[in-house]
Amino acid sequence: MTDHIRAAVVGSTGYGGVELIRLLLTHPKVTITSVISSSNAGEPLTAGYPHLQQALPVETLDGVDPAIIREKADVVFAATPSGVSGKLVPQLLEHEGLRVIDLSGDFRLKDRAAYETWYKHEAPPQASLEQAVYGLTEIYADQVRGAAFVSNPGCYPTATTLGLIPAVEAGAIDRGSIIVDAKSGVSGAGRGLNIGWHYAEMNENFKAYKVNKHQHIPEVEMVLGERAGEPVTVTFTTHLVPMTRGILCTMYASVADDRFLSEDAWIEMYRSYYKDKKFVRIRDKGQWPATKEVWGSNYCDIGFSVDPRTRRVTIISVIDNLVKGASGQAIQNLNVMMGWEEDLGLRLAPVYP
Ligand SMILES: NC(=O)C1=CN([C@@H]2O[C@H](COP(=O)(O)OP(=O)(O)OC[C@H]3O[C@@H](n4cnc5c(N)ncnc54)[C@H](OP(=O)(O)O)[C@@H]3O)[C@@H](O)[C@H]2O)C=CC1
Ligand SMILES: CC(=O)N[C@@H](CCC(=O)OP(=O)(O)O)C(=O)O
Repeated sequence: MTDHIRAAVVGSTGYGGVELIRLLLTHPKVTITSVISSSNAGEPLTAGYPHLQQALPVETLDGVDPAIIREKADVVFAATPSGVSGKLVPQLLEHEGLRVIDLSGDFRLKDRAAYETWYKHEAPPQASLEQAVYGLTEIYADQVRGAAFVSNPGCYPTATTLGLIPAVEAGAIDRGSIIVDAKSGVSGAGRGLNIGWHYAEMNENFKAYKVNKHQHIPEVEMVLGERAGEPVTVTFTTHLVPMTRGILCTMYASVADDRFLSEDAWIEMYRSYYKDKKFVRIRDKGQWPATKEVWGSNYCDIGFSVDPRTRRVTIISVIDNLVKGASGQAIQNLNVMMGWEEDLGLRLAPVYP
């Protein structure tokens, strides 16, 4: 088993990349050897992110032969936008022995036509789509172990699918009745400026966006359908909340089996399903998780309420979008790929308040 590896982070000046760097700096088996972005070449990372106080100079990808990246790194984290990853990753994968973990949406959907419908640009080559292992670690660790290329799940799909998979697998809910009401902090949109989320637009505001059009809908349906063994559709509405980090998904479905008309039954089912999973915490009866209770950590917390009057269950799941929704899950995948303990570098209690 390899005991120590060198890592490059591409997209190092974005929120996902910089959170990866923060976490990797404490990882006992990883040394960061390259931080790469499309601009800021030659500047220390500290110029944009003084909280890190790292002398690492930012390199630019322009004109850099992926062979040079390979010389300096054993694993590359691509924290780059959709479309950029789709072109970069296939070039990286040509280099023998280089492992890649991509944080974008480019390699999650196996169906190129579906990708082009939802992402509105050309899909990556079929061969690299087939090579990508979908890294929802709690569910697909067997495929992730030893993989060369992992596609990290989206932030909303992580919170949604971890909250629904045990229910769809058990047939506890009517699979056609699922409604997901999802809310995200603004860091989910990245560091780039946009009129829709500057301070005056977001402060004291709460808004829905991409209603029935969000690119994470096919990803959620792909995972739930695969686990259910039959197609699953969801109504999925995303909202922006005036906070920095966190995703909270409130999920509603009709209970399909009378054994699941009590909270105790849900808690028992989920605790049993996730019993060996370090990063999923099932709340006690009457406790619904809040985003701050997982802030800065790799946890996904889940709570339940069942209404016998309407025969509907309400499932509430929370994650930190930048950790379990992106960089923390990427490190969890690296640990599993390498055969290391799954929580290396991730033994973080949430920051509170
Ligand atoms: N933010 C989140 O909560 C989550 C994000 N993701 C995904 O992770 C990826 C990164 O997101 P996030 O960090 O939020 O985005 P940001 O917009 O904050 O950062 C994007 C990064 O990519 C770099 N970049 C852009 N174009 C290129 C290029 N052509 N070559 C090299 N680097 C480039 C940027 O560098 P520069 O500034 O120099 O151009 C920047 O470092 C995206 O695919 C996103 O969808 C996934 C889950 C959650
Ligand atoms: C708040 C916010 O804008 N969030 C982004 C999530 C982006 C993201 O994580 O994109 P991928 O998972 O597709 O890479 C969005 O809703 O599009």
